[in-house]
Amino acid sequence: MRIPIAKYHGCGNDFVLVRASWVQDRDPAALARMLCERHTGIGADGLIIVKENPLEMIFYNQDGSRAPMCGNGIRCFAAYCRDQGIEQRAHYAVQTLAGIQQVHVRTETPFQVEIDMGMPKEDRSLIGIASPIWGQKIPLDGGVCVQAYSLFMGTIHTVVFSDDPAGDAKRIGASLCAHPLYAYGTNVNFVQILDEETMRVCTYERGCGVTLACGSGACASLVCAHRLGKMSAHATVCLEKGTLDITIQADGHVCMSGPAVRIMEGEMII
Ligand SMILES: N[C@@H](CCC[C@H](N)C(=O)O)C(=O)O
Repeated sequence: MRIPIAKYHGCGNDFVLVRASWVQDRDPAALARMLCERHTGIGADGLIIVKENPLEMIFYNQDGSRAPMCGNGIRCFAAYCRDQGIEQRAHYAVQTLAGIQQVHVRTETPFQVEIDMGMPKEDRSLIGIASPIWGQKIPLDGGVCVQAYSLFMGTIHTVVFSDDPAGDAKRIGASLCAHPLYAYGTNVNFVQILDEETMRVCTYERGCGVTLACGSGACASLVCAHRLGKMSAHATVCLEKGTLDITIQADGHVCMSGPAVRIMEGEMII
């Protein structure tokens, strides 16, 4: 059996994309684990299933868990839809588990797209926490204690300010991601503020581990830093393989603009 697939990345966050018609009655979680495996599969942080009429992005992490939204993923979804002739308009809507997202293609070559990521949310039921976590000190293994801020920005995010985001993501990302305070786990963003319009973010992702970039995490990081008066409402977020331009609009919507790059197209032999 051969399945047509494509691989894209957004600032180093990489995805395998497949049309929903090829998934049919296969278990999508098992397919995600198989395709995303870096030695015996294609290798990716997540699997994106592209559904048409209406357009829908169905997202699975590398470990087969489902996530409601993926900021870098939806830019890759938009690039795939353009490359495959599925959608050529500059503005359109995409259904996700986190609701309808608005896509605005800015430039075709290089492919740059803006996503209206909607409003950040504080509902405890969405974040999977019993009481608000906003500046709370959370003790972790090894006597480490972090000050954490949690919110829902398309998916569950926690922000920790750090002088060594890459090192902290490796050292303590996993234990905070799986901390019992979070019923569904949390993505953890380690944020270093460089100036009031520039920040560096390294993310330990739920269902995947440390990734080179996390789009919704970059948005959550700016929301948090802005609310705390540390950053302005607009920032360049520096990630391992690129930058994202993020703006918190006057109506509270968070808009993320950035690249999506096609790496390959081919067939996966199953
Ligand atoms: N990399 C993504 C987020 C992917 C989902 C996340 N791991 C989760 O389980 O919530 C992004 O760019 O937003």
